[in-house]
Amino acid sequence: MNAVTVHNLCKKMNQFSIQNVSFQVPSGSIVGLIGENGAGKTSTIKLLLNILQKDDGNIIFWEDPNKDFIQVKDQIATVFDQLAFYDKLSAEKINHIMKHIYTSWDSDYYFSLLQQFNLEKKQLLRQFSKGMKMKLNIIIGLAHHPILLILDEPTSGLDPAVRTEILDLFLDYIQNEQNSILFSTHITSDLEKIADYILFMHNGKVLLQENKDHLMHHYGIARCHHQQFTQLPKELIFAYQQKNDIYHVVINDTATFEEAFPDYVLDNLSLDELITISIKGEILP
Ligand SMILES: Nc1ncnc2c1ncn2[C@@H]1O[C@H](COP(=O)(O)OP(=O)(O)OP(=O)(O)O)[C@@H](O)[C@H]1O
Repeated sequence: MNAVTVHNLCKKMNQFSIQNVSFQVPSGSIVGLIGENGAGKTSTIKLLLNILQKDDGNIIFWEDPNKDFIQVKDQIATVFDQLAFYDKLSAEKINHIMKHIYTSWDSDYYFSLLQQFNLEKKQLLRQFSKGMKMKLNIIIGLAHHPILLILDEPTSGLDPAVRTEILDLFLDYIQNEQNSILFSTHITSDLEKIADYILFMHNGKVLLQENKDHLMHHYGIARCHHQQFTQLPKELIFAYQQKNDIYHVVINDTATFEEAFPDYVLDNLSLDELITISIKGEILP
């Protein structure tokens, strides 16, 4: 079952466009959305959430094409990087507001999460640090028991300890194998830790959606000189970048590569290098 199925999503926005974007968020999984600044990650999220109107394509939730966003929105929590509450409120006051908004709002769960994350319910939001605000943002998202969590850069600007707490919360959340998460981030190490799938966007298009373990085990980076590079079959190359005399080549089938080219230097893939080589270099069709 897919929590979200996106097929050929298109949106023209002045100079920029989302072009035939297709991907899935399988139930029980974490999908990490990566790509450079301006790749179209936030725009894609806004299209999913009906904040932006699509020009074309399909967005299907829980494989039911008859359900539009209005019918599923209570089952979805969205978290952007800003808290949408007046800063003279406390977490306790937010509970009063939210229980009138969501019939499924669970005050007990909300207060237990506040306690788990050491957030003081009577403290005013303006006295919260950035990390505390983001934790609260995510807790507010979770307290009505959504089955899909969509987050735009939830861990940006947070210290490693807070990030780890949030990533652990995400892992707990998907334990029931029905809940799902789609989140965009520039912190690829977070995705290397917890993502099940990587969705890589560039210039408004999806370059790659792949199981993370498959990427980590079957993709790699070969380093070679021009003459060696010319011997590589195109079907083994995802992208390459030439820097000085060295070609840095993203290989998409390391087992076949190592068998055919045992003398070449082959490093493990890092998501940062995948992004850099693809964006600064050439992507093969
Ligand atoms: N409302 C809008 N109208 C027109 N263009 C927009 C609008 N919102 C964003 N854009 C443009 O769309 C492009 C993609 O922006 P978007 O915010 O989706 O990228 P992103 O991948 O989330 O980037 P970042 O990592 O910097 O947050 C940018 O060129 C941006 O200027």
